[in-house]
Amino acid sequence: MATVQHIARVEHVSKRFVLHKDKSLKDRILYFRTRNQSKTDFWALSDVSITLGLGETVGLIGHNGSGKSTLLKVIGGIIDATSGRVLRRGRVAALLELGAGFHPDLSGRDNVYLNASILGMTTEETDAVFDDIVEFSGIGEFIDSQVKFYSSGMYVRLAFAVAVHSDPDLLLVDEVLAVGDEPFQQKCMAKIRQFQREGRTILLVSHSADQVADVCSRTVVLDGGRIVHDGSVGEGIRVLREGYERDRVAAQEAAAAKESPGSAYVGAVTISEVSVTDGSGEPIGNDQVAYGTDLVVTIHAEVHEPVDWITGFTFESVLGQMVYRLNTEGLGIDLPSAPGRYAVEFRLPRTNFGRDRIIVSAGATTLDGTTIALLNPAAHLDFEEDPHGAGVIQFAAVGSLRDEVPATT
Ligand SMILES: Nc1ncnc2c1ncn2[C@@H]1O[C@H](COP(=O)(O)OP(=O)(O)OP(=O)(O)O)[C@@H](O)[C@H]1O
Repeated sequence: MATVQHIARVEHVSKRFVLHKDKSLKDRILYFRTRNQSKTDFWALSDVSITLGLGETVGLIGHNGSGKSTLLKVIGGIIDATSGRVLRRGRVAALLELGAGFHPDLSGRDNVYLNASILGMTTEETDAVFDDIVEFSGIGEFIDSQVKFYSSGMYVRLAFAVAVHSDPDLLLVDEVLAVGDEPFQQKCMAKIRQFQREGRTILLVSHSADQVADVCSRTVVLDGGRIVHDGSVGEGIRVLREGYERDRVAAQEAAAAKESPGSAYVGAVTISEVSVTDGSGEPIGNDQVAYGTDLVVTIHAEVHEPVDWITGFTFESVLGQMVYRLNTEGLGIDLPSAPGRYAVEFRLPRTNFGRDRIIVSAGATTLDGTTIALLNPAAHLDFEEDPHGAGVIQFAAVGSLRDEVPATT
């Protein structure tokens, strides 16, 4: 007999939802005999194929609405695919959205038995692990309260506890873990690691790149219901971040294009380039920036028609978190309003960013803050890894050890 190499196989799965949209008031009045809703098809998954090998931990990542939960539900057999098929082997435990599978009017105790039976456990099997479930969940005496009085964290604790005690061959975990508090999350991660050692298969949806990098051996990236990456974790996170960056730029451009008092000046200034050099004028290019390097950010701009303007730059992480922002107004520099080409220089002595990529963008605004020019992304900088610590900044940290003098009584 051939050895079983996979625990689940998803073959060309597509999932369609039918969206019912309310018609406008005008349509309702004009066509009052017809129904108030129009229907449109929405494909949450399109031609998705993946194989989950035995013992793999796969991170399923993607933007909000990219289809992750839908794929988990299809694999877990909770919903059917519109086309394609899913082949499963062994026992599957799915930890999906909050409270799924729990009956609000039943006590925690009754829900454990109900949930466990849905996961394929007999009453005897549940009896045998019931105390472990309660202990793992930390629910304590609340086990006999109706779950409708539970906090969202308590729901997740109990659901996770049941799922991991149901002896699953495949564990499907949706974002729910993020709901629990930190000690519980650590407990869950320890359990996931134990499952890995036991050779079980895990499919984990997470919005935390760190969590995925930490536990997964492979990532699948979904974008608009399609797989855009299936392979290494590092590459998957890069693909995901590129997508975030694309969306962020589009959102910024849309916001900049909105009407405002200064919008008549849009285009009065253009930013052609942002150069970044070290303190001695050497371009940084693709080199890694060492701790303590002086940076000079120069915005090259052209004023086409008279305008009072401000220019500046922003450093952002690849996930769009603003790390640092500086502009001429903050430094008390008045820019000439006359047409001409200008190079505006910002000197940043002894920079100390932690390891990671920083995206540099630059903009110009009128004095009332209306964006009239934007260059995004303008450049990127890669900072050398902190050899001692970790984080978005680094320090020239040192440590020492001394003997504690025992207190004398
Ligand atoms: N029952 C449903 N009926 C209609 N549309 C649905 C249904 N379930 C999901 N969708 C839509 O399908 C798309 C994918 O949803 P899904 O929940 O799978 O995304 P997700 O990647 O898990 O998102 P998130 O990161 O926000 O949890 C979304 O646009 C969602 O609105």
